[in-house]
Amino acid sequence: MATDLKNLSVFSTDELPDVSLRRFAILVSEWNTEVTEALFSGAYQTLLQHGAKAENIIRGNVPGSYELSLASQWFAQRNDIDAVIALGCVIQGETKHNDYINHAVAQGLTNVGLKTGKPVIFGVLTPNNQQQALDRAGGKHGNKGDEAAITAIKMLGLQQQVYSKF
Ligand SMILES: Nc1c(NC[C@H](O)[C@H](O)[C@H](O)CO)[nH]c(=O)[nH]c1=O
Ligand SMILES: CC(=O)[C@@H](O)COP(=O)(O)O
Repeated sequence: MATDLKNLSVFSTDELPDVSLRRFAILVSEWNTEVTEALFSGAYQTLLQHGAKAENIIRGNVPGSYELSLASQWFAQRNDIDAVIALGCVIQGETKHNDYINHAVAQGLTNVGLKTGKPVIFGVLTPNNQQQALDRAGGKHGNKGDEAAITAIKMLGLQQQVYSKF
């Protein structure tokens, strides 16, 4: 199963960059808060464990995952933010509403990253049911919040490499 092939919740920390001076925004959807709070905790603690400072991490709450794109743009456009981590959980319902949200937020977050040139990390779970969500928010499949934090750190390292002088 694809899930078994790649799980960033297990990762090497050998080559992570120094992020002690980097500033992060973590945006959290208020839908499915049992899941999104677990994602936030994972992302926040992972940032701290890998050198980020608590005073350099700002949290913002959004009504739902669909609002993550605009909120991410607001934060990413700030000069005092280096990376944005967007966390949400969109559980499939009876209609196709989840599909529209998921596609909108995935494209929206991508657009913000491309527009601002800053890492905007897609930390939105798109499960079929609550159990699949819990499994990926600190359960048997790890914590996508941890993975989102590591991804942000890695992207800042790559950005530094790209823009540093040879
Ligand atoms: N059903 C879920 C939603 N729905 C709300 C939307 O995200 C949005 O806030 C609304 O359509 C108004 O613009 N959001 C989630 O994050 N998770 C869901 O399961
Ligand atoms: C995934 C959602 O948007 C949630 O409101 C459930 O949607 P549905 O109306 O398809 O059951």
